[in-house]
Amino acid sequence: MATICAIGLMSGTSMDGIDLAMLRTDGVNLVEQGPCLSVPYEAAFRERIIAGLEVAKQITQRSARPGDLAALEQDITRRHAAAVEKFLSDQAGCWTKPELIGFHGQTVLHRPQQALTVQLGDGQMLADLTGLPVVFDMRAEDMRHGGQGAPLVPAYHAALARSLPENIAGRFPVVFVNIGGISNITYVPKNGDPIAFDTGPGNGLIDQWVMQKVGISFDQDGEIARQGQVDEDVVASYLQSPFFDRPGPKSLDRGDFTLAQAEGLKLADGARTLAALSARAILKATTHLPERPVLWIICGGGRKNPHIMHDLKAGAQKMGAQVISAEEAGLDGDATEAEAWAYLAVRSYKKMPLTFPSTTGCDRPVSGGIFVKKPLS
Ligand SMILES: Nc1ncnc2c1ncn2[C@@H]1O[C@H](COP(=O)(O)OP(=O)(O)OP(=O)(O)O)[C@@H](O)[C@H]1O
Ligand SMILES: CC(=O)N[C@H]1[C@@H]2OC[C@@H](O2)[C@@H](O)[C@@H]1O[C@H](C)C(=O)O
Repeated sequence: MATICAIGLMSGTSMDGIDLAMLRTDGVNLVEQGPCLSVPYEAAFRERIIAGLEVAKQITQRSARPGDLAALEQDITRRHAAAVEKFLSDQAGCWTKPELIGFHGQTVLHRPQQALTVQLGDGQMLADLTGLPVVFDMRAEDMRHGGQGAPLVPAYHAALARSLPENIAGRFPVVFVNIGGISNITYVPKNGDPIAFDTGPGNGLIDQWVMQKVGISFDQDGEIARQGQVDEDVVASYLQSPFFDRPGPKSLDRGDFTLAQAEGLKLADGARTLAALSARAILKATTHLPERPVLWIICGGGRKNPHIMHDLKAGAQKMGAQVISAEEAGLDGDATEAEAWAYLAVRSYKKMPLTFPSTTGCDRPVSGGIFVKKPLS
Protein backbone atom coordinates (compact mmCIF):
# COMPACT_ATOMS: atom_id res chain seq x y z
CA MET A 1 0.00 0.00 0.00
CA ALA A 2 1.24 3.50 -0.80
CA THR A 3 2.91 5.36 2.01
CA ILE A 4 2.40 9.05 2.80
CA CYS A 5 4.65 11.35 4.80
CA ALA A 6 2.62 13.46 7.21
CA ILE A 7 3.26 16.02 9.93
CA GLY A 8 1.14 15.64 13.08
CA LEU A 9 0.36 18.71 15.19
CA MET A 10 -0.93 18.44 18.75
CA SER A 11 -1.76 21.14 21.25
CA GLY A 12 -2.97 19.13 24.23
CA THR A 13 -4.94 19.73 27.39
CA SER A 14 -1.80 20.86 29.27
CA MET A 15 -1.76 23.87 26.92
CA ASP A 16 2.04 23.94 27.24
CA GLY A 17 2.66 24.31 23.52
CA ILE A 18 2.59 22.61 20.14
CA ASP A 19 4.10 19.16 19.59
CA LEU A 20 5.09 18.33 16.02
CA ALA A 21 6.21 15.00 14.56
CA MET A 22 6.78 13.59 11.13
CA LEU A 23 5.77 10.10 10.15
CA ARG A 24 5.75 8.00 7.01
CA THR A 25 3.04 5.38 6.99
CA ASP A 26 0.68 3.35 4.85
CA GLY A 27 -1.97 3.97 7.52
CA VAL A 28 -1.79 0.38 8.75
CA ASN A 29 1.30 -1.20 10.28
CA LEU A 30 4.10 0.32 8.29
CA VAL A 31 5.27 3.24 10.38
CA GLU A 32 8.56 5.09 10.11
CA GLN A 33 9.02 7.83 12.67
CA GLY A 34 10.80 11.01 11.61
CA PRO A 35 11.93 14.10 13.51
CA CYS A 36 9.86 15.83 16.18
CA LEU A 37 9.80 19.20 17.91
CA SER A 38 7.98 20.95 20.77
CA VAL A 39 7.29 24.66 20.49
CA PRO A 40 6.19 26.03 23.89
CA TYR A 41 3.54 28.69 24.34
CA GLU A 42 4.71 31.64 26.35
CA ALA A 43 2.97 32.11 29.71
CA ALA A 44 0.71 34.95 28.49
CA PHE A 45 -0.63 32.90 25.58
CA ARG A 46 -1.29 29.92 27.84
CA GLU A 47 -3.22 32.26 30.14
CA ARG A 48 -5.24 33.42 27.15
CA ILE A 49 -6.17 29.83 26.29
CA ILE A 50 -7.09 29.18 29.92
CA ALA A 51 -9.36 32.25 29.81
CA GLY A 52 -10.80 30.82 26.59
CA LEU A 53 -11.80 27.62 28.40
CA GLU A 54 -14.12 29.65 30.63
CA VAL A 55 -15.71 31.41 27.65
CA ALA A 56 -16.11 28.07 25.84
CA LYS A 57 -18.38 26.77 28.62
CA GLN A 58 -21.24 28.80 27.10
CA ILE A 59 -20.93 27.07 23.69
CA THR A 60 -23.88 24.93 22.66
CA GLN A 61 -23.23 24.89 18.87
CA ARG A 62 -19.77 23.63 18.04
CA SER A 63 -19.15 26.24 15.35
CA ALA A 64 -19.89 29.14 17.76
CA ARG A 65 -16.88 31.27 18.76
CA PRO A 66 -18.06 33.71 21.46
CA GLY A 67 -15.88 36.42 22.95
CA ASP A 68 -12.16 36.10 22.21
CA LEU A 69 -12.50 32.58 20.78
CA ALA A 70 -12.64 33.59 17.11
CA ALA A 71 -9.45 35.67 17.44
CA LEU A 72 -7.86 32.98 19.59
CA GLU A 73 -8.59 30.35 16.94
CA GLN A 74 -6.81 32.46 14.32
CA ASP A 75 -3.84 33.02 16.62
CA ILE A 76 -3.59 29.34 17.52
CA THR A 77 -3.65 28.48 13.82
CA ARG A 78 -0.99 31.11 13.02
CA ARG A 79 1.22 29.68 15.74
CA HIS A 80 0.81 26.20 14.27
CA ALA A 81 1.81 27.50 10.84
CA ALA A 82 4.87 29.22 12.33
CA ALA A 83 5.75 26.01 14.20
CA VAL A 84 5.56 24.02 10.94
CA GLU A 85 7.81 26.54 9.23
CA LYS A 86 10.35 26.33 12.05
CA PHE A 87 10.12 22.52 12.07
CA LEU A 88 10.79 22.26 8.36
CA SER A 89 13.60 24.77 8.37
CA ASP A 90 15.26 23.36 11.53
CA GLN A 91 15.57 19.68 10.92
CA ALA A 92 12.53 18.06 9.42
CA GLY A 93 13.32 19.57 6.01
CA CYS A 94 16.15 17.04 5.75
CA TRP A 95 13.73 14.13 6.12
CA THR A 96 11.12 13.16 3.54
CA LYS A 97 9.06 16.03 2.12
CA PRO A 98 5.71 16.17 3.95
CA GLU A 99 2.59 15.65 1.85
CA LEU A 100 -0.08 16.16 4.49
CA ILE A 101 -0.68 17.78 7.89
CA GLY A 102 -2.81 16.24 10.65
CA PHE A 103 -4.06 19.15 12.76
CA HIS A 104 -5.66 18.58 16.16
CA GLY A 105 -6.15 22.17 17.30
CA GLN A 106 -6.84 23.10 20.90
CA THR A 107 -9.73 21.46 22.75
CA VAL A 108 -11.63 24.12 24.70
CA LEU A 109 -14.75 22.11 25.50
CA HIS A 110 -15.55 18.41 25.59
CA ARG A 111 -19.03 17.25 26.60
CA PRO A 112 -19.47 13.73 25.22
CA GLN A 113 -22.85 13.33 26.94
CA GLN A 114 -24.11 16.18 24.73
CA ALA A 115 -22.15 14.97 21.67
CA LEU A 116 -20.27 18.25 21.79
CA THR A 117 -16.53 18.67 21.38
CA VAL A 118 -14.84 21.91 20.33
CA GLN A 119 -11.30 22.25 19.03
CA LEU A 120 -9.97 25.67 18.03
CA GLY A 121 -8.05 25.38 14.77
CA ASP A 122 -8.83 26.62 11.27
CA GLY A 123 -7.78 23.91 8.82
CA GLN A 124 -8.27 26.02 5.71
CA MET A 125 -6.15 28.81 7.15
CA LEU A 126 -3.39 26.37 8.08
CA ALA A 127 -3.42 24.92 4.56
CA ASP A 128 -3.23 28.43 3.11
CA LEU A 129 -0.37 29.44 5.40
CA THR A 130 1.70 26.28 4.98
CA GLY A 131 0.83 25.40 1.38
CA LEU A 132 0.21 21.81 2.50
CA PRO A 133 -3.04 19.82 2.48
CA VAL A 134 -4.52 19.55 5.98
CA VAL A 135 -6.80 17.06 7.70
CA PHE A 136 -8.47 18.53 10.79
CA ASP A 137 -11.54 18.15 12.99
CA MET A 138 -11.04 14.41 13.43
CA ARG A 139 -13.28 14.00 16.49
CA ALA A 140 -16.67 15.14 15.19
CA GLU A 141 -17.62 12.23 12.95
CA ASP A 142 -17.03 9.78 15.78
CA MET A 143 -19.49 11.72 17.91
CA ARG A 144 -22.02 11.74 15.08
CA HIS A 145 -21.86 7.96 15.34
CA GLY A 146 -22.49 7.91 19.07
CA GLY A 147 -18.81 7.84 20.08
CA GLN A 148 -17.08 9.78 22.83
CA GLY A 149 -14.97 11.71 20.31
CA ALA A 150 -11.90 10.69 22.36
CA PRO A 151 -9.45 9.15 22.79
CA LEU A 152 -8.26 8.96 19.17
CA VAL A 153 -4.64 7.82 19.69
CA PRO A 154 -5.62 4.15 20.20
CA ALA A 155 -5.46 3.35 16.47
CA TYR A 156 -1.82 4.46 16.53
CA HIS A 157 -1.06 2.72 19.84
CA ALA A 158 -2.43 -0.50 18.35
CA ALA A 159 -0.11 -0.14 15.34
CA LEU A 160 2.84 0.50 17.68
CA ALA A 161 1.97 -2.56 19.74
CA ARG A 162 2.51 -4.74 16.67
CA SER A 163 5.94 -3.30 15.91
CA LEU A 164 7.69 -3.16 19.28
CA PRO A 165 11.40 -3.98 19.50
CA GLU A 166 12.28 -7.67 19.85
CA ASN A 167 13.14 -7.51 23.56
CA ILE A 168 9.59 -6.49 24.51
CA ALA A 169 7.57 -7.69 21.50
CA GLY A 170 4.87 -10.29 21.99
CA ARG A 171 4.12 -9.39 25.61
CA PHE A 172 0.34 -9.13 25.47
CA PRO A 173 -1.88 -7.70 26.78
CA VAL A 174 0.14 -4.51 26.51
CA VAL A 175 -1.25 -1.16 27.60
CA PHE A 176 -0.15 2.19 26.21
CA VAL A 177 -0.68 5.04 28.63
CA ASN A 178 -0.69 8.69 27.62
CA ILE A 179 -0.20 10.88 30.69
CA GLY A 180 -1.04 14.38 29.49
CA GLY A 181 -3.32 16.88 31.22
CA ILE A 182 -5.76 13.97 31.30
CA SER A 183 -4.60 10.35 31.00
CA ASN A 184 -5.88 7.77 28.58
CA ILE A 185 -5.02 4.14 27.94
CA THR A 186 -5.13 1.69 25.06
CA TYR A 187 -5.25 -1.99 26.01
CA VAL A 188 -4.01 -4.20 23.20
CA PRO A 189 -4.67 -7.94 23.55
CA LYS A 190 -2.85 -10.58 21.52
CA ASN A 191 -6.03 -11.19 19.57
CA GLY A 192 -9.11 -9.03 19.43
CA ASP A 193 -9.91 -5.36 19.45
CA PRO A 194 -8.02 -2.75 21.44
CA ILE A 195 -9.94 -1.23 24.34
CA ALA A 196 -9.46 2.43 25.19
CA PHE A 197 -10.73 5.17 27.46
CA ASP A 198 -9.68 8.19 29.49
CA THR A 199 -8.60 7.11 32.96
CA GLY A 200 -8.69 10.34 34.97
CA PRO A 201 -6.51 13.33 35.80
CA GLY A 202 -2.94 13.10 34.48
CA ASN A 203 -0.74 16.15 35.07
CA GLY A 204 -3.56 18.67 34.76
CA LEU A 205 -4.36 18.96 38.46
CA ILE A 206 -0.66 19.00 39.42
CA ASP A 207 -0.09 21.86 36.96
CA GLN A 208 -3.08 23.77 38.32
CA TRP A 209 -1.95 23.14 41.90
CA VAL A 210 1.59 24.51 41.52
CA MET A 211 0.29 27.42 39.42
CA GLN A 212 -2.26 28.34 42.08
CA LYS A 213 0.17 27.97 44.99
CA VAL A 214 3.45 29.32 43.60
CA GLY A 215 2.74 30.59 40.08
CA ILE A 216 4.78 27.99 38.16
CA SER A 217 3.41 25.98 35.28
CA PHE A 218 4.43 22.43 36.31
CA ASP A 219 6.33 20.49 38.96
CA GLN A 220 9.52 19.87 37.02
CA ASP A 221 10.95 16.40 37.72
CA GLY A 222 8.63 16.23 40.74
CA GLU A 223 10.94 18.46 42.79
CA ILE A 224 8.10 20.01 44.79
CA ALA A 225 6.39 16.68 45.43
CA ARG A 226 9.71 15.24 46.64
CA GLN A 227 9.29 17.13 49.94
CA GLY A 228 5.70 15.93 50.38
CA GLN A 229 3.63 12.98 51.61
CA VAL A 230 0.64 11.32 50.00
CA ASP A 231 -2.62 12.16 51.76
CA GLU A 232 -4.48 8.88 51.36
CA ASP A 233 -7.84 10.37 52.36
CA VAL A 234 -7.62 12.94 49.58
CA VAL A 235 -6.67 10.29 47.00
CA ALA A 236 -9.56 8.13 48.21
CA SER A 237 -12.01 11.02 47.99
CA TYR A 238 -11.04 11.67 44.36
CA LEU A 239 -11.31 7.97 43.54
CA GLN A 240 -14.85 7.91 44.92
CA SER A 241 -16.03 9.73 41.81
CA PRO A 242 -18.50 7.54 39.88
CA PHE A 243 -16.30 8.16 36.81
CA PHE A 244 -13.89 5.47 37.99
CA ASP A 245 -16.62 2.84 38.38
CA ARG A 246 -17.90 3.35 34.86
CA PRO A 247 -16.47 0.98 32.26
CA GLY A 248 -15.18 2.45 29.01
CA PRO A 249 -15.66 3.91 26.52
CA LYS A 250 -15.51 7.17 28.45
CA SER A 251 -13.76 10.49 28.09
CA LEU A 252 -13.18 13.61 30.13
CA ASP A 253 -13.19 17.36 29.81
CA ARG A 254 -10.20 19.08 31.41
CA GLY A 255 -12.57 20.70 33.92
CA ASP A 256 -14.27 17.49 35.09
CA PHE A 257 -11.87 17.15 38.03
CA THR A 258 -10.87 20.18 40.11
CA LEU A 259 -8.57 20.97 43.01
CA ALA A 260 -11.53 21.10 45.44
CA GLN A 261 -10.58 17.91 47.33
CA ALA A 262 -6.93 18.96 47.62
CA GLU A 263 -7.59 22.41 49.07
CA GLY A 264 -6.12 22.65 52.55
CA LEU A 265 -3.06 20.54 51.76
CA LYS A 266 0.42 22.03 51.95
CA LEU A 267 2.17 22.75 48.65
CA ALA A 268 4.46 19.70 48.60
CA ASP A 269 1.84 17.31 50.02
CA GLY A 270 -0.63 18.45 47.37
CA ALA A 271 1.84 17.90 44.53
CA ARG A 272 2.75 14.44 45.87
CA THR A 273 -0.89 13.50 46.50
CA LEU A 274 -1.99 14.54 43.02
CA ALA A 275 0.88 12.54 41.49
CA ALA A 276 -0.31 9.52 43.47
CA LEU A 277 -3.86 10.16 42.22
CA SER A 278 -2.64 10.20 38.63
CA ALA A 279 -0.98 6.79 39.06
CA ARG A 280 -3.86 5.21 41.01
CA ALA A 281 -6.42 6.39 38.47
CA ILE A 282 -4.45 4.67 35.71
CA LEU A 283 -4.05 1.46 37.69
CA LYS A 284 -7.74 1.49 38.61
CA ALA A 285 -8.51 1.16 34.93
CA THR A 286 -7.49 -2.52 35.15
CA THR A 287 -10.84 -3.22 36.83
CA HIS A 288 -12.47 -2.51 33.47
CA LEU A 289 -10.12 -4.65 31.38
CA PRO A 290 -10.83 -8.27 30.44
CA GLU A 291 -7.35 -9.48 31.45
CA ARG A 292 -4.54 -8.06 33.54
CA PRO A 293 -1.95 -6.33 31.37
CA VAL A 294 1.60 -7.69 31.50
CA LEU A 295 3.33 -4.59 30.14
CA TRP A 296 2.55 -0.88 30.50
CA ILE A 297 4.27 1.61 28.19
CA ILE A 298 4.12 5.19 29.39
CA CYS A 299 3.99 8.13 26.97
CA GLY A 300 3.28 11.83 27.53
CA GLY A 301 4.76 14.42 29.88
CA GLY A 302 3.69 12.55 33.03
CA ARG A 303 6.39 9.93 32.49
CA LYS A 304 8.87 12.64 33.50
CA ASN A 305 7.28 12.94 36.95
CA PRO A 306 9.26 10.37 38.98
CA HIS A 307 6.50 10.07 41.60
CA ILE A 308 3.87 9.11 39.06
CA MET A 309 6.30 6.57 37.60
CA HIS A 310 7.26 5.24 41.03
CA ASP A 311 3.65 4.71 42.05
CA LEU A 312 2.74 3.16 38.72
CA LYS A 313 5.65 0.73 38.93
CA ALA A 314 4.85 -0.24 42.51
CA GLY A 315 1.16 -0.77 41.74
CA ALA A 316 1.76 -2.70 38.53
CA GLN A 317 4.34 -4.92 40.20
CA LYS A 318 1.69 -6.04 42.68
CA MET A 319 -0.35 -7.15 39.67
CA GLY A 320 2.61 -8.97 38.13
CA ALA A 321 3.14 -6.38 35.40
CA GLN A 322 6.07 -4.25 34.28
CA VAL A 323 5.97 -0.51 33.63
CA ILE A 324 8.41 1.02 31.16
CA SER A 325 8.76 4.44 29.59
CA ALA A 326 8.14 5.00 25.89
CA GLU A 327 11.92 5.39 25.47
CA GLU A 328 12.52 1.92 26.91
CA ALA A 329 10.16 0.69 24.21
CA GLY A 330 12.22 2.43 21.52
CA LEU A 331 9.75 5.32 21.17
CA ASP A 332 9.85 9.04 21.85
CA GLY A 333 7.26 9.67 24.55
CA ASP A 334 7.09 13.40 23.82
CA ALA A 335 6.22 12.76 20.19
CA THR A 336 3.69 9.91 20.37
CA GLU A 337 0.56 12.06 20.33
CA ALA A 338 1.81 14.23 17.45
CA GLU A 339 2.83 11.07 15.57
CA ALA A 340 -0.67 9.75 16.18
CA TRP A 341 -2.16 12.83 14.55
CA ALA A 342 0.05 12.28 11.51
CA TYR A 343 -0.99 8.61 11.40
CA LEU A 344 -4.69 9.49 11.76
CA ALA A 345 -4.43 12.11 9.00
CA VAL A 346 -3.11 9.47 6.61
CA ARG A 347 -5.90 7.09 7.63
CA SER A 348 -8.46 9.85 7.20
CA TYR A 349 -7.10 10.69 3.76
CA LYS A 350 -7.40 7.01 2.84
CA LYS A 351 -10.94 6.89 4.32
CA MET A 352 -9.87 4.27 6.87
CA PRO A 353 -11.50 4.14 10.31
CA LEU A 354 -10.01 6.34 13.04
CA THR A 355 -12.17 5.04 15.87
CA PHE A 356 -13.87 1.79 16.82
CA PRO A 357 -16.76 0.71 19.03
CA SER A 358 -14.22 -0.60 21.59
CA THR A 359 -12.20 2.66 21.70
CA THR A 360 -14.85 5.39 21.72
CA GLY A 361 -18.20 3.59 21.72
CA CYS A 362 -19.09 4.59 18.17
CA ASP A 363 -21.73 2.42 16.52
CA ARG A 364 -19.30 1.06 13.89
CA PRO A 365 -15.69 1.76 12.84
CA VAL A 366 -15.72 5.41 11.83
CA SER A 367 -13.40 7.49 9.66
CA GLY A 368 -13.54 11.26 9.94
CA GLY A 369 -11.71 14.52 9.59
CA ILE A 370 -12.09 17.36 7.12
CA PHE A 371 -9.65 17.42 4.24
CA VAL A 372 -8.67 20.82 2.86
CA LYS A 373 -6.72 21.98 -0.16
CA LYS A 374 -5.62 20.10 -3.21
CA PRO A 375 -5.91 16.30 -3.14
CA LEU A 376 -2.61 14.44 -3.01
CA SER A 377 -1.42 13.34 -6.43
N1 LIG B 1 10.25 17.24 33.47
C1 LIG B 1 8.98 17.12 33.83
N2 LIG B 1 8.67 16.80 35.10
C2 LIG B 1 7.39 16.68 35.51
N3 LIG B 1 6.33 16.85 34.71
C3 LIG B 1 6.57 17.16 33.43
C4 LIG B 1 7.90 17.30 32.91
N4 LIG B 1 7.80 17.62 31.60
C5 LIG B 1 6.48 17.68 31.31
N5 LIG B 1 5.74 17.41 32.40
C6 LIG B 1 4.28 17.42 32.51
O1 LIG B 1 3.74 17.03 31.27
C7 LIG B 1 2.77 18.01 30.83
C8 LIG B 1 2.75 18.03 29.31
O2 LIG B 1 2.47 16.74 28.87
P1 LIG B 1 1.92 16.45 27.43
O3 LIG B 1 2.59 17.36 26.46
O4 LIG B 1 2.01 14.99 27.23
O5 LIG B 1 0.41 16.89 27.62
P2 LIG B 1 -0.68 17.29 26.56
O6 LIG B 1 -0.37 16.66 25.26
O7 LIG B 1 -0.84 18.74 26.60
O8 LIG B 1 -1.98 16.67 27.21
P3 LIG B 1 -3.12 15.66 26.65
O9 LIG B 1 -2.47 14.36 26.34
O10 LIG B 1 -4.03 15.58 27.83
O11 LIG B 1 -3.74 16.32 25.49
C9 LIG B 1 3.21 19.31 31.48
O12 LIG B 1 2.11 20.19 31.63
C10 LIG B 1 3.76 18.82 32.81
O13 LIG B 1 2.75 18.69 33.75
C1 LIG C 1 -11.31 16.06 23.80
C2 LIG C 1 -9.83 15.97 23.93
O1 LIG C 1 -9.10 16.75 23.38
N1 LIG C 1 -9.38 14.96 24.68
C3 LIG C 1 -7.96 14.70 24.86
C4 LIG C 1 -7.58 14.89 26.32
O2 LIG C 1 -6.18 14.68 26.51
C5 LIG C 1 -5.99 13.30 26.84
C6 LIG C 1 -7.36 12.73 26.80
O3 LIG C 1 -8.15 13.87 27.11
C7 LIG C 1 -7.76 12.23 25.40
O4 LIG C 1 -9.08 11.79 25.42
C8 LIG C 1 -7.68 13.34 24.33
O5 LIG C 1 -6.45 13.39 23.67
C9 LIG C 1 -5.81 12.28 23.12
C10 LIG C 1 -4.60 12.73 22.40
C11 LIG C 1 -6.68 11.43 22.20
O6 LIG C 1 -7.70 11.86 21.67
O7 LIG C 1 -6.29 10.30 21.98
